[in-house]
Amino acid sequence: MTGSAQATGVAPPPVTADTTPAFAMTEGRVALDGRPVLRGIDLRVTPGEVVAVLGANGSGKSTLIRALLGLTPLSGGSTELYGVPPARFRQWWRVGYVPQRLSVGGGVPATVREVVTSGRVARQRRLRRANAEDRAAVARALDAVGLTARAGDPVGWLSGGQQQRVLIARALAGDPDTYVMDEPTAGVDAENQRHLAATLAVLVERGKTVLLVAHELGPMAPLITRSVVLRDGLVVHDGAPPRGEPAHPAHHAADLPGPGAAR
Ligand SMILES: Nc1ncnc2c1ncn2[C@@H]1O[C@H](COP(=O)(O)OP(=O)(O)OP(=O)(O)O)[C@@H](O)[C@H]1O
Repeated sequence: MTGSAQATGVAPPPVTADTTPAFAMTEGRVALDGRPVLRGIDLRVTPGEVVAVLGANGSGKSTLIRALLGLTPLSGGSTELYGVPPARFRQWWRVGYVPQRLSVGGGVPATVREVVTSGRVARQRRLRRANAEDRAAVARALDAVGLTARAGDPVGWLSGGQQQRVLIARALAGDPDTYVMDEPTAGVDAENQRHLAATLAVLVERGKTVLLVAHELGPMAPLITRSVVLRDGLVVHDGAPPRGEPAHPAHHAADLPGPGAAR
């Protein structure tokens, strides 16, 4: 306690980690081709949360993820990454994004290792050759997704599920504070889903924040601390994760309480 705090009897502020929300969207709206896709989303994700975004095909999950990252512009409302609008956000190393599909695969003859190494770029002040620390992080990431043996292969040679694991490794290599994953287990076999869940469990233990879109949580279900269910561009449930593993969470959205009920 400081001298002045002792004098006034006021306790000093506790020394805590950064509690600025990783994401804070207020009344977020997105229109695509003139059609409203997100129709007023309020969402705050605080550090350490493990949030599953659930909902039927076309409910707006990927659009929400992209809007939170500033990849899709809002037509109304506002959104912030660690307290800063995406256009002014500079600390991109803090966010590891796993998109739904590998966009560099077709036509680009990059190897698995090169794609995973690109996950280190946001950590560099300026573009430079990978150093020993980068190489060690890349090796750990490849090992975590079980692709060490394929490191030298062009990514285009890999199956869809393996390419998905390359994208996960790319995010892991950057060692971000927050992981944003759009269906990370789509097309990934059961054993590798368990592997990913174990990797995520370690990250969660270390206080990382996770926001993931999923149709089926599978072995990741026990890690989820909160679920956000979208329907037609609106949040229809925000609170407790589904108990057990429904065959298709979206089908159960109608049974869940309305917006704001649980949080
Ligand atoms: N570029 C685009 N132009 C026009 N409409 C789009 C575009 N991208 C997505 N949409 C529409 O926006 C709606 C939401 O799409 P989005 O991909 O966000 O849904 P989703 O919940 O992630 O679906 P899925 O579970 O199938 O991945 C859909 O009706 C989709 O057709």
